[in-house]
Amino acid sequence: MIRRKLCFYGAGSMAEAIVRGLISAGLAEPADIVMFNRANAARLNELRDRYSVRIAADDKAREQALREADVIFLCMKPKDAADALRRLSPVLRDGQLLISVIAGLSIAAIEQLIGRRLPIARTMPNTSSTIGLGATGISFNDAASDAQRELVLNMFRAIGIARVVDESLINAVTAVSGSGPAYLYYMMEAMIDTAVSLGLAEDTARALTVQTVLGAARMVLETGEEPAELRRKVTSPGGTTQAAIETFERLDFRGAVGQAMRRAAERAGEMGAELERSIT
Ligand SMILES: NC(=O)C1=CN([C@@H]2O[C@H](COP(=O)(O)OP(=O)(O)OC[C@H]3O[C@@H](n4cnc5c(N)ncnc54)[C@H](OP(=O)(O)O)[C@@H]3O)[C@@H](O)[C@H]2O)C=CC1
Ligand SMILES: O=C(O)[C@@H]1CCC=N1
Repeated sequence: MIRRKLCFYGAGSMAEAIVRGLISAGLAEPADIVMFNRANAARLNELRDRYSVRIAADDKAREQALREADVIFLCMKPKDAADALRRLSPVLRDGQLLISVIAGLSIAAIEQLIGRRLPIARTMPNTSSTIGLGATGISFNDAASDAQRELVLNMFRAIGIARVVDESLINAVTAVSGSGPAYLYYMMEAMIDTAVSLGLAEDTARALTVQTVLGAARMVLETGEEPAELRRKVTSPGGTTQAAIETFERLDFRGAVGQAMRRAAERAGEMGAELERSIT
């Protein structure tokens, strides 16, 4: 258990995933967590009722939550970050640790927006953190102490796996694990739709698809075998899997995945550049 005061500036999907993950892992007490958003009171009440966390519903309470926090999680959309961080600037105090989950926003841009040097962790988590199966990339600025680095790693390791990467690689992490759950949900949507069109009942199509994805991921983890080797074991020569994989190859599925992931990484860079232009 870490007895630190955690403030979530932004209370959307990613903030909820981290909060739920930290509480379920027993790493944080709901009473040590305060969350706020810009205007959506119904959403805040829902979060309070669901997790017993504290909420800050007006400007005075938001300012107090920020002042009292040991750790401030920056959880707003990139388009809202410049305005939100400028507002943060006058209430920050030495020793506070900032953890950003904002795609594209560089550490240098955060430092410029808050107008001072504080310990910062730029992270790229994913929504599977909700169930303790997140995958997070993290970079720190030089102001982060060893103890602060350890604290950040402990928090993200409590809700999944975490790897420290050079900041130049955070956009690559975004393309792999930040956006990655959506690629797999997309694949699952296509598999379920096709299964139904092949005649299976919707609930059977869904159950078989979900278990197949879960089983495949666990096979890679638990056998330690490479995905290519596990694929080979499923593919009987001249059989059904070979027919399917040949169809994927003809349609350049690998190329499509590559292009999509490169585009995601590039988009993270563009969002960062757009943000930087809006600062200067
Ligand atoms: N969703 C994901 O899978 C992932 C998201 N991220 C990053 O996480 C960040 C948040 O994404 P996500 O949770 O999906 O977004 P959401 O839209 O779900 O949540 C954004 C939150 O920010 C709040 N907000 C915006 N501006 C302000 C402000 N000035 N003051 C207070 N609160 C504010 C919003 O409040 P209100 O509703 O009142 O406007 C809302 O609660 C993004 O930067 C994204 O890049 C990173 C990894 C994965
Ligand atoms: O789509 C986005 O921009 C965010 C960042 C990674 C996942 N969701």
